Amino acid sequence: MWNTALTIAGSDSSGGAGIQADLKSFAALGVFGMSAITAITAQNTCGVTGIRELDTEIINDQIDAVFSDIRVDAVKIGMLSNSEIIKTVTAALVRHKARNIVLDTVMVAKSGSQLLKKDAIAALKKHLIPQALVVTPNLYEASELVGFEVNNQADMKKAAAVIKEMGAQYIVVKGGHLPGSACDLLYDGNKFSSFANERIDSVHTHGTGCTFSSAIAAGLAKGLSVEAAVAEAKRYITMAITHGFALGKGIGPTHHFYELYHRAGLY
Ligand SMILES: Nc1ncnc2c1ncn2[C@@H]1O[C@H](COP(=O)(O)OP(=O)(O)OP(=O)(O)O)[C@@H](O)[C@H]1O
Ligand SMILES: Cc1ncc(COP(=O)(O)O)c(N)n1
Repeated sequence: MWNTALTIAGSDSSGGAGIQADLKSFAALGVFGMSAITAITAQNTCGVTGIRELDTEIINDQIDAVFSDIRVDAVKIGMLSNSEIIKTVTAALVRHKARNIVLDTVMVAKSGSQLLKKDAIAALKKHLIPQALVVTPNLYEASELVGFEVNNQADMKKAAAVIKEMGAQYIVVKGGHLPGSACDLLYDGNKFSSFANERIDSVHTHGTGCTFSSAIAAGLAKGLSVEAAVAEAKRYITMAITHGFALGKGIGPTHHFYELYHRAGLY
């Protein structure tokens, strides 16, 4: 019996981030992956050269097609691009009583391109964050959501508390962009837990946020608690960055090293 996860996100033609990274992570972690594409990006390791948002009707139809036929154990949400897409996705997930929603608040690609319109942040806060079991902002995204700078552990705690007030059940503020160890903070409304690993000195980090959040969704799909799913995702992203590689001329992708994970006993 397969556990399943649905990713609702943008397509990355170079395969390092977005839908492609999500499906690779699901497969590596032993979960059957499905997708609803929100936007198509022309993208490679050097940057994004084009974006086409899909119309909300076909986005809605993809989600309906999956839920009307298949049990969905977890949902990962990535690039949403605009507020109409946010509202459509939220309505569909509410209608289908979706469980285990992991919201990666994708705003700007590592290469600098805007993947969510600035005026859509309000819709994210109002509509989708209240539906999320887990929200996974990086430092920049946390700042944009809460309206103050998030630059250290104390700010991360304050931001997590504010995002909790927006209605999410768990918040993981990712410290991947802080100096020192790569330390993420999980907040459940009562206590903070930290998940830290030594910083890996690599430029090949295209798709780290996508990989991490889809690994959390995979863990939830398999029935893990949020704490256990975040711990497994942290091990997964650390290995995926350790084995990230120089594909193309720019920022190479994380590596979904199935065999290695298998031998390490992760699934
Ligand atoms: N150099 C690194 N070494 C070890 N772990 C890292 C490194 N960079 C990021 N991470 C970890 O990777 C995960 C994703 O964090 P990151 O802050 O890169 O997300 P992100 O900025 O949303 O990613 P993206 O830019 O792909 O959307 C977190 O668990 C973070 O701690
Ligand atoms: C379709 C899509 N979704 C998400 C990201 C973020 O990933 P990164 O910040 O590593 O570029 C991306 N580049 N493209």
